[in-house]
Amino acid sequence: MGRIHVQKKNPKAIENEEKKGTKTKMSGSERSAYFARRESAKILKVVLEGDAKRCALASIKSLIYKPSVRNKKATFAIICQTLKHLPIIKHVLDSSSILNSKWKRQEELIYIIVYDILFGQAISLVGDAEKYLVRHKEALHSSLKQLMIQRKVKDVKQLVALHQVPDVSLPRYVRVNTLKLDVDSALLQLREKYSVQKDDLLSDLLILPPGTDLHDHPLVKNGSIFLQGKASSMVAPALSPEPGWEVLDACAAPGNKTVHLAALMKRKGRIIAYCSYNVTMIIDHFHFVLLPFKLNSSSDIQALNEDFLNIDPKAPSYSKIQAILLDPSCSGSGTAATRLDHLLPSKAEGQDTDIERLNKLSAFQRKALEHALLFPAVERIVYSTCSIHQIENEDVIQSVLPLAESYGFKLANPFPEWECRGLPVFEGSENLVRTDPAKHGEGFFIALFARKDETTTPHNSTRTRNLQKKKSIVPFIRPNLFNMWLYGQLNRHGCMDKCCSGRHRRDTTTD
Ligand SMILES: C[S@@+](CC[C@H](N)C(=O)[O-])C[C@H]1O[C@@H](n2cnc3c(N)ncnc32)[C@H](O)[C@@H]1O
Repeated sequence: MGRIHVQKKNPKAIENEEKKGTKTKMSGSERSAYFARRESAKILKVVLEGDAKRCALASIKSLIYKPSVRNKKATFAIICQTLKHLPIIKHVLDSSSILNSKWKRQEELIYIIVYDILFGQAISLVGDAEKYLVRHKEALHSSLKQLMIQRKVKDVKQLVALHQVPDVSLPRYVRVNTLKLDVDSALLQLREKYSVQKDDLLSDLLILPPGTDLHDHPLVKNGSIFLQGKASSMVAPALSPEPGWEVLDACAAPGNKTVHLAALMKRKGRIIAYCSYNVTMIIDHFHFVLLPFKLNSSSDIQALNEDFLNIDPKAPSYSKIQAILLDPSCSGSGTAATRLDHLLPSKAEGQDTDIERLNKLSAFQRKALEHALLFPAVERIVYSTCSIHQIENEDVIQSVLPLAESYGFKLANPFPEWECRGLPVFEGSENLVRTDPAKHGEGFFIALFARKDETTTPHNSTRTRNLQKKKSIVPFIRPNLFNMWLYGQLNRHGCMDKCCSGRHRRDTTTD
């Protein structure tokens, strides 16, 4: 490759050309491309600002699937592609020095357009920003070529591969809300348009091809099916409360698992659901999800805006609680990929392990689990997280186990046929269930404590019984992560040892 010249135009001339350009009339496709880019830029701004502060207000997916976003499909594609190429785009923009302060104020829109010019189809590029960047096309391409020389790659494909993020093209799972619709009817209706299979572990779960967009499907809109992953759909069945039981959902908001519990209990019994989060949006959603089920005479779901840790387990109103689902706040590291967090700059740089936060979460999780053990009549407790970190999972269980055993609880095995088990950090950890983000879409952790003679699993599918004898249980998380953990390269915070290197210590209370 020869020398590359970056041609720069006189800024005044550029400004004049730009003013002339804005007056042109747009065609239909140009208009929709123009608005899609601006709609995407607004979302990208929220995403990048949240990521920079390590304090996202909402996930990328939830921002895209807001009702106010008109062209969800296009917005989704634009944002994903721009984020995937963002390190390259930023580099090219920096080295070409074409942005003045005016354009820097619209940097998200600029990133989107530069993506289109360098890697996309570069069509329908109307609008001031588009025209400005098209005029600097050569400079942008020159900077890209320079970067390829520096990085010693032959083509753009190789350059992009250097910044590659994992592909998360996993199946789309839907959970049938059996309170509204039976599974076979849901299957029939969905099969009119999609290829659908039943899941072989969970009887109310259906599997559709990756990327199936059901957000606007009537069954989703009327609450007959939920877009819920397999791992999160395993939590309520792990508890398997029986119809007629009294059940406590300790950290229930936004209420997805509460509704699942009600379905498994066939509307018979009582569920008390706690939500402590003082954010109106979450509480509204919580009540919205539960509303259709609250006033049923045969079942009773009470949704209370109260801190689970403040309730007295010995109070007479809790004397008959037989099962507790404890799904406390966690780092969410296991669902980062489904939320598309892996595309964020902070994740690409590998800076996402905030040890102080993990320590605090772990301390809260342990406290909540100890509190759950105090309910006098409780027979089963499920503890679950959507975290991949040992400190929020096996470590919490291990530290609480002696207390649990002193109350007559044992660790039970909710899904014996499931291959991904807890990390082998203590005896009995093979009863713990993990799901692998790469394989199952989400990294969940489930532990079931059972009192009395609950040695058999409450959730016992036909497949479970057949496989129970055959399968050896392997402690398993994603093979590369598991091997790193095994050979000491990964510590209990889930990061490389050199990243922690003694700087971050767990709370002494959990050691
Ligand atoms: C992982 S989310 C639960 C998700 C929920 N189980 C579902 O499936 O929809 C954890 C929830 O626990 C709530 N939470 C945190 N601390 C709590 C406490 N002390 N008491 C009750 N809820 C709490 C948080 O506000 C958050 O909504």
